[in-house]
Amino acid sequence: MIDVKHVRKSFGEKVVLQDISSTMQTGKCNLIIGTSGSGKTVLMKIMIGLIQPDAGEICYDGKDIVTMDAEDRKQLRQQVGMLFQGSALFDSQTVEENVMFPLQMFTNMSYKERKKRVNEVLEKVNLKDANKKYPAEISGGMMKRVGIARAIVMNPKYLFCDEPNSGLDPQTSGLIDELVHDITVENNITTVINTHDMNSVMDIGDHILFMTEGLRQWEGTKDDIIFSKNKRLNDFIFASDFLQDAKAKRMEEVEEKK
Ligand SMILES: Nc1ncnc2c1ncn2[C@@H]1O[C@H](COP(=O)(O)OP(=O)(O)OP(=O)(O)O)[C@@H](O)[C@H]1O
Repeated sequence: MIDVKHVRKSFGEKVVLQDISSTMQTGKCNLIIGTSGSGKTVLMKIMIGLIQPDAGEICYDGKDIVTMDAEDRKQLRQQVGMLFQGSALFDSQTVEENVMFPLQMFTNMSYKERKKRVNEVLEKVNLKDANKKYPAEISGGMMKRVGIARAIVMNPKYLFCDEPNSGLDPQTSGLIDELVHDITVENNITTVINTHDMNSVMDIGDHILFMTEGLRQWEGTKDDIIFSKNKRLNDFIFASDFLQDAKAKRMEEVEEKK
């Protein structure tokens, strides 16, 4: 669990986060959504410890990363997996070498042990036969899978994904969402996802934080979202007639389940 408590951040005169509090839940996909410039990326960077907030706490299962000393931060970082936008793979390294990288950096595992672990995670992301391929030889969806494999190879307790579906077609996006959700549930990880993808919100939004102008506007689940009376949330999520229809359909489905 990651507890975000009263976080504030300004850059010069510009107030970017105004007293944000939220709890990122264990074993769930916690989605951060909001208009462009609402502060989602800054909040995620503060959570990871890349930006220092002006005020507030980020408690990883009770331990505040903001006030933690460098050694404890280093230890904590090893429990954090990150999937970057665009996957951020090393072009000159094979899939296997890319995934092995964190093990080489942070563990004393032998080559045989590392190779075994890499094969395990590549199998988990359905990329069994791609070990020797280079990033240029695989599709965008496969690159995301390699990025996910690298993010989970150290068995993290916390997983951060920055716009995991950017640049992917809807079908591939759905498969990536399903994979991240399965990994989260199976390993009981706290997963935080920054996204603009409304399909992800409706498919894997176990917990959703909606932000506008650095403020928490709304919080809830993918089922709560369709019944919410929050006008800003409704305008943001159900911006088109198509999505309005989808909302009506989902409302019926949820009512039937009750
Ligand atoms: N290092 C920085 N220095 C100054 N201003 C910054 C810095 N980083 C972010 N900002 C500002 O903070 C605001 C929030 O930016 P942020 O990137 O968090 O938005 P976002 O919600 O992630 O947007 P998007 O959905 O477009 O990625 C923006 O106005 C941005 O210009």
